Amino acid sequence: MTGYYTAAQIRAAEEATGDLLSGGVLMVRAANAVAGTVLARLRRRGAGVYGRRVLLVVGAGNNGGDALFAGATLVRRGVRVEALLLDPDRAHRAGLSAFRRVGGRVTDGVPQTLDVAVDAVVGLGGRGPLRPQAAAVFDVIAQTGATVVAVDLPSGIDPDTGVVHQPSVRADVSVTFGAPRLAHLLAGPQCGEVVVADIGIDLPESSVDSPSNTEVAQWWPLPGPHDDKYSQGVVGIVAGSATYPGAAVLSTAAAVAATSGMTRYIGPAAEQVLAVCPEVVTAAGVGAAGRVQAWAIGPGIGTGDQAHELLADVLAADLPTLIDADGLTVLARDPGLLAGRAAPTLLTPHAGEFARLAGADPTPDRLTAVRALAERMNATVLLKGRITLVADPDGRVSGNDAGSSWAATAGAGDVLTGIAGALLSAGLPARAAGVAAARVHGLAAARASGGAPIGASALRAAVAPALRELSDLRE
Ligand SMILES: NC(=O)C1=CN([C@@H]2O[C@H](COP(=O)(O)OP(=O)(O)OC[C@H]3O[C@@H](n4cnc5c(N)ncnc54)[C@H](OP(=O)(O)O)[C@@H]3O)[C@@H](O)[C@H]2O)[C@@H](O)CC1
Ligand SMILES: Nc1ncnc2c1ncn2[C@@H]1O[C@H](COP(=O)(O)OP(=O)(O)O)[C@@H](O)[C@H]1O
Ligand SMILES: [K+]
Repeated sequence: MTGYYTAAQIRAAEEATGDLLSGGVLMVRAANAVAGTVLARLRRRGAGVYGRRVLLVVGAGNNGGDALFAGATLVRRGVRVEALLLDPDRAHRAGLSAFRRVGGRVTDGVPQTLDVAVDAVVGLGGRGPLRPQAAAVFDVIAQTGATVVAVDLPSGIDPDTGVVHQPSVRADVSVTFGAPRLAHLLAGPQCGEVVVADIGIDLPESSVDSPSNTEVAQWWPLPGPHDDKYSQGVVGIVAGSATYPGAAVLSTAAAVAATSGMTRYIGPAAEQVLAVCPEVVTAAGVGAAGRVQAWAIGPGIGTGDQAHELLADVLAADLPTLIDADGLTVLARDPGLLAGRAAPTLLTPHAGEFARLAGADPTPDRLTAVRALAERMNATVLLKGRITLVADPDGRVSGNDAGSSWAATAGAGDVLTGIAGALLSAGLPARAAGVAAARVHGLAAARASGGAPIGASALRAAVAPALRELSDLRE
């Protein structure tokens, strides 16, 4: 499990070491990590590091100090390093003298040919967008095709909310210290590869995390010698309508693919569902479904009285329940439907459905928004998007970066519903079910795509190959 931290938590941990940050041992370790990453990226761009060109873009604080000490190390390795000081009078003193002492040069402009640019404008102290002077420098850097290495995190991104201000730096790699910051999850695509350097600080357990693929693989229910169809979970899917039979097919077929448990289907699209998945057991209504261990309701069911009745019936069963799509629209009109529930509830809104439930858009601060809604609804809330956030009512959050955006296609949410519903029926807690489903969904999208646009059917078909890849990681 990777934990993500606020700037205040990181600063507290750093203070607890008793190190004098400015030029102290922590900064030396941080600078060594930055130098190591720059050298690795130089090698990746071609043979050797001697004579290659690196520009440090240095701001007013310790973030700039890290870069200047790193620059000194790089100069000693034969790299041609220049430092562009955005605020020369406030540049980190000890760092600047170390850099100058070994022959590092200060410059006013961006060299025409450049291998690596180091973004050391701001780190944990950053607030708001990149200021105009720095923005102009990075515009020129973009034209050189240089690899951008961010110190700590790309400047112009809020460390705690991950809000990507405009303008801001987009990095190929971010080198951070001790542990990742919240921004590395919340603004993952802007940070590029995240390298976490051990600098010897201790952090408490974080309330925001993301599981590794190996952890997701360990959680995933796979049949053992004593399992049968019931022991692995029976999920009841309530989805689809005469207008939207596809939602029923996609969510049910995804549930079938996700686990070896049993999938039941309730709704008017039984014929279409059975044509694709003959193993699905259909029933006339929620009450007639027989044994079910979790419900997943909502995709394509409509938002009228009949949908309301279906949702009320499902929730009254007080089994683990996932509510998606139209089910969420119905719930937004009548939140009292959740009253008195003891079983876990997992709500899976996209931004629009979220706004209906919460009364406001989840952006820009998605983490705060998803936590607040989970607390208010007393339910686990999975906010969809490239970065999926799954919040429990107690404020703990698990996140997943899909790694690509190929899943941004109609019907992809129905597939997620099926996968997460199957996991709930197998007994996974709501937050784990949500984040594990999002992980496999993202892996399946990348696999199905291979670089070309995909539809939700292709995504669903790639669930099995994605799971095969994951199950190879089980110990
Ligand atoms: N803690 C740790 O464990 C370790 C921390 N270390 C390092 O220290 C870094 C934190 O350093 P820090 O506290 O000096 O703040 P930092 O980010 O350099 O900002 C400084 C100044 O920038 C300014 N500024 C603000 N916003 C701006 C903007 N948008 N655009 C332009 N300028 C802006 C603002 O000054 P202002 O101009 O507003 O007066 C602010 O005071 C951390 O990220 C890591 O790299 C490692 O060395 C070792 C381990
Ligand atoms: N930009 C994106 N990158 C990666 N995944 C995305 C992106 N946008 C949406 N997704 C994922 O695709 C699915 C879309 O769900 P949803 O919006 O409910 O679509 P639909 O209602 O058409 O099925 C969700 O799992 C969501 O997390
Ligand atoms: K930075």
